[in-house]
Amino acid sequence: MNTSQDTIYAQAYENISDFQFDEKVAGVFNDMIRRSVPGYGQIINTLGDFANKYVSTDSNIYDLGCSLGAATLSIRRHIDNRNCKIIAVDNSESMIQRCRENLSAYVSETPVDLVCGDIRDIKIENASMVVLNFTMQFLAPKDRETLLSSIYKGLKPGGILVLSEKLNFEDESIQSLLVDLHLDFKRANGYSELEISQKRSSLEHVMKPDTLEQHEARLKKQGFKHFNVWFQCFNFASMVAIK
Ligand SMILES: C[S@@+](CC[C@H](N)C(=O)[O-])C[C@H]1O[C@@H](n2cnc3c(N)ncnc32)[C@H](O)[C@@H]1O
Ligand SMILES: O=C(O)C(=O)C[C@]1(C(=O)O)C=C[C@@H](O)C=C1
Repeated sequence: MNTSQDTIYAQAYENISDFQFDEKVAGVFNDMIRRSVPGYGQIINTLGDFANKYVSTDSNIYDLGCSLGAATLSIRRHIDNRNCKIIAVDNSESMIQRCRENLSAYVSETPVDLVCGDIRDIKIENASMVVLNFTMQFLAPKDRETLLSSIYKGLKPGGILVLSEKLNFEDESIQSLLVDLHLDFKRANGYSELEISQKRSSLEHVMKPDTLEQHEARLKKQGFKHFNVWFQCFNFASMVAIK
């Protein structure tokens, strides 16, 4: 997968525009997300292990907000001989193009339907696994419940949703501690103060994290029987919900 270095916010801009998953971001996204999200690599690898345990024969797997296809690739490596299909969706043309190239670099018997479209318009059906890996935080808060309701309806009994998100914390001391630790993580990965602060401004109106309590309440309201965080590092977590 492409590893061009993310220097998007390295120069000083007079006006910071809202963050978009455009051509520029898609070109450096693999580097950007690995240097920005603590635990990203482990989460991607573990999605394959979840798939191995939960994907049933003749079912569908959905990767919603697939970006360059990292989650799809990890899952696909673990589900041979199950006659499944992966539906990978993203509304960024640039991401989808690169994703197509990344997928074609590996041979697999599991077909992938690569859809350039809005995840809010996708019908989920016959699903044994749905992945939202750092995608839901970019939806307007009012649309999150509707999306989860459609995922819940489309999951087979016993099916799994893996939901990874940046988190907010109501306790202000915890919020500032975990945000500081995340900023240190970014510094340790070579981002300058300028890059960090310009990216924060660009994400401000675009990415709206929820608290863990909001996630749990919303998932339980849809009917998910089982819920837990399976991974957390600082203010980033990955949750599982089982129907
Ligand atoms: C942080 S990235 C996801 C990373 C990816 N899941 C991974 O594991 O590498 C968020 C992705 O969601 C996509 N996205 C955001 N809102 C979307 C929407 N409403 N419909 C489809 N894709 C969306 C963006 O284009 C972007 O590629
Ligand atoms: O919070 C940040 O600083 C981030 O950069 C996080 C985050 C994410 O969680 O998706 C935001 C945008 C990019 O997709 C990569 C990482």
